[in-house]
Amino acid sequence: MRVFKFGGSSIASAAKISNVAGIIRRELKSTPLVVVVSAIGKVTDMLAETAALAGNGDAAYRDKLEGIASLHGGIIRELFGTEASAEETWLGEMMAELNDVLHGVFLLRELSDKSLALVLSYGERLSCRIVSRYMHVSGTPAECVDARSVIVTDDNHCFAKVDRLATGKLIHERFRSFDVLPVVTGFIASAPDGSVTNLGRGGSDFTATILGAALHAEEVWIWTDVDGFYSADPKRVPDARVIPEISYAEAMELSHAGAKVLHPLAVQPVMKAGIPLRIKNSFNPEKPGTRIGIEAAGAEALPGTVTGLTSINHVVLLSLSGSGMAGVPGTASRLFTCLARHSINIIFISQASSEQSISLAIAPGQASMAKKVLEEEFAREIEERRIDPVSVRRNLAMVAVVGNKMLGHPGVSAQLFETLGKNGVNVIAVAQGANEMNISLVIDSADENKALNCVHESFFLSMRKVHVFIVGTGTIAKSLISQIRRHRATLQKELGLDVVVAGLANTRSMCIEPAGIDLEHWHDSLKPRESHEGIGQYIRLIQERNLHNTIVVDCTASRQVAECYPALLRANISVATANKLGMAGPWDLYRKIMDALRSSNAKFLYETNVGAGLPVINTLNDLKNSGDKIVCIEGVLSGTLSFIFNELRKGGRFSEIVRKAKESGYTEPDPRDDLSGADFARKLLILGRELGYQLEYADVECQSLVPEPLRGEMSPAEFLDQLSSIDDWYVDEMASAASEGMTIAYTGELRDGKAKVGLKRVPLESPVAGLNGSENLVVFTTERYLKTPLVVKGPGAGGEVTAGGVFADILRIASYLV
Ligand SMILES: NC(=O)c1ccc[n+]([C@@H]2O[C@H](COP(=O)([O-])OP(=O)(O)OC[C@H]3O[C@@H](n4cnc5c(N)ncnc54)[C@H](O)[C@@H]3O)[C@@H](O)[C@H]2O)c1
Ligand SMILES: N[C@@H](CCO)C(=O)O
Ligand code: NA
Repeated sequence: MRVFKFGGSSIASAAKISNVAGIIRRELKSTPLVVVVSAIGKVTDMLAETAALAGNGDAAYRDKLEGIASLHGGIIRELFGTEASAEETWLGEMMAELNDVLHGVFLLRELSDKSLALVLSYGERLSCRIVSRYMHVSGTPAECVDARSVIVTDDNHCFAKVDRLATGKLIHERFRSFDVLPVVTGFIASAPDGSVTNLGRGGSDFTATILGAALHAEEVWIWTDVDGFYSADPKRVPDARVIPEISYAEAMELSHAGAKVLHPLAVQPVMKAGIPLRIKNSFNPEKPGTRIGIEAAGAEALPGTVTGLTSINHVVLLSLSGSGMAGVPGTASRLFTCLARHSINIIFISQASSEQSISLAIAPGQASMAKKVLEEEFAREIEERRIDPVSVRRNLAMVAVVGNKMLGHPGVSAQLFETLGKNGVNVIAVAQGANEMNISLVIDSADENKALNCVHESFFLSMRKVHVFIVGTGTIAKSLISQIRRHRATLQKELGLDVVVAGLANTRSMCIEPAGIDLEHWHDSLKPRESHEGIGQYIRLIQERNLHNTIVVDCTASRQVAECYPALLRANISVATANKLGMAGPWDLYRKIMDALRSSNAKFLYETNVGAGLPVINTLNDLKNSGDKIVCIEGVLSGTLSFIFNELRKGGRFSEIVRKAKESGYTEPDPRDDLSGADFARKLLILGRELGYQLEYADVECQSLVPEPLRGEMSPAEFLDQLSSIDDWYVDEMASAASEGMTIAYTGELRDGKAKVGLKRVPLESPVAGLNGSENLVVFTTERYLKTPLVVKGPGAGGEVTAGGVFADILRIASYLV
């Protein structure tokens, strides 16, 4: 025999009741059933509101009552069709009776618990009769059983305590044998004087488990509108999944903090009797649901030590602190007694061993009252300054990590705090009981979703996510997007890492999609931006989204974007950038970035700022960090300038080569940034700063190849059109150098904190003269690499190699985050 309980959502309409009837009929084929029903969805709330209006002497209760009558009337007509009239007559009688009760309340302007319990009882009495009659007329003989005849309680009418012994006996007698399907009212019971009581919030679950325990049912199934206990609230954690099996204790821990699937009180009767409970979805009955039993059986349970996460969205933290608390027994006792006296429920408690402070989380609605009564209680101590005024901290949430197997398992809290820390979630208070089944944290409300998602991913999922927000949709960004698109599945499979491109923006348009932009058609998702805020709007939205494991990837050449780095880092958002205007920006910006980075848990990587995808910055830092001393860094660090002279050597014309460099994606958005030497100079500036020199851009000696007349305001296209005027000069210059066995190249050098870039004649056999395409050449002369310098050489510009370098930086950040 099984006990089934259907919640209000499962019977909220005629169609839903008929669906439930189908479930019952199907299950009856394999085992006898006792069915418990709640009131029809929302009816209990409607009854409570009606009663409150009547109690306030507000005649509007009649309209509310009318609403309740017509809700049930509609369902009856739909379910019973031509045979509805008998049921309608009965409904009319019930409503008249209820109206009398409410009229009395209205006249007296007094709503006692006793009257309220009576009013509320109509919800289950109505639904029970409707469901049982419907079963009956549709071919399954059934009868309505009023639980008041079998469940007896004390006279605490709205939250009555069950007399288990007497109730057990009555249930046995009533259900010793039955040949028609019993449909029992949930929630209600009777007091010793015969008046109606109810079992409090979630009471119908309790009715079902009391029946199940007394009747030694094989299982008790709670039918609801979700697939079972989720590993976290699916509304907040999209990746949450149904937990197949959990223990009674875990179910109680999970239901305490917010998981509203089951009332914790309801677990007790079946736990004592060792009867499994199952949570099932009446709208998805094929799903196995969650089985709650003595031990979560290994095979089916999710791997790992943590079973589930819960949160309470709004709590307030009260703290009682003061130097006069330590070693004074009785302070805690007075604190708790005082709160209990005022019926203030404590959700969370924490006291550190210094005994200087006790923190409590309570519901926000009780905070002012709690502060007031505690300050009265400790008035003398506060006056004598042994205890401080009670501090109240609002806008907080409580998150709890729950699991049987956390007991004696080192590393769970380490993993929890590490994940939160890397995501910049500040933990305000912590509590863990010695049963080690629950670690509860109080955090800022704004961080709740982020915390739940990163902790959930860390404990439950083999696949970890990073959310990438790209700025810029030009050459580098395009290559990067296509590299991520092509390589994503491999990363998922081989690293368990999901690189989700959650945002894209350029100067005019943007798109934010936390679940991931479709990278095949990313163009289509871009929508025009409200321009007045510039890129600031995008950055602000990224911060507001507050997703876990967020990385902003800068593929622009924009100063405005670079100026956002400090704020991003302070918000614990990591940055990977190809844009040099941060690290080579004014010293003040550079300082701000470095300061923000030091106080941040986020990462900031910029390998492509020098030599594009070539390992220049990482190499330099490896040398430096391992104690080598850099003597000199020299070579060619401009892909564009390298390309120009490599092509000139083959006999090309200057202006055409520049055009080709631009088409190949080597140049900066404005090629004059390359020809002026500025881009090269910035790279030496960055390397100099890496070595600890306080350099400004103006400190780099820089020779410009942009002809004087072409330095003013003009578009890159106009510039290119006018550039041919200097082609002949380069032809002559190359020829003159060649006649001496030399060639010309644009090179740079950083030595003793001095940097310079410019044109140079070099022997034809020198390595610089042997470069091809956009190749860069970086020569590190160090104490260790003195006779034979360390050389890094390879293509130093272009979409694919640069995007590859940016992608590698993203993956470095990801491997830190997850
Ligand atoms: N091209 C290379 O080989 C190479 C190599 C290393 C580093 N980089 C760096 O990569 C960056 C991008 O280069 P690219 O060749 O892709 O340039 P690009 O001109 O093709 O693309 C720049 C993109 O940035 C966007 N943008 C500019 N200002 C913006 C702003 N304020 N807000 C939002 N978007 C803005 C533009 O709309 C455009 O989509 C540059 O900083 C460059 O120095 C380039
Ligand atoms: N424009 C740059 C790109 C690489 O930073 C270059 O030509 O080197
Ligand atoms: Na590099």
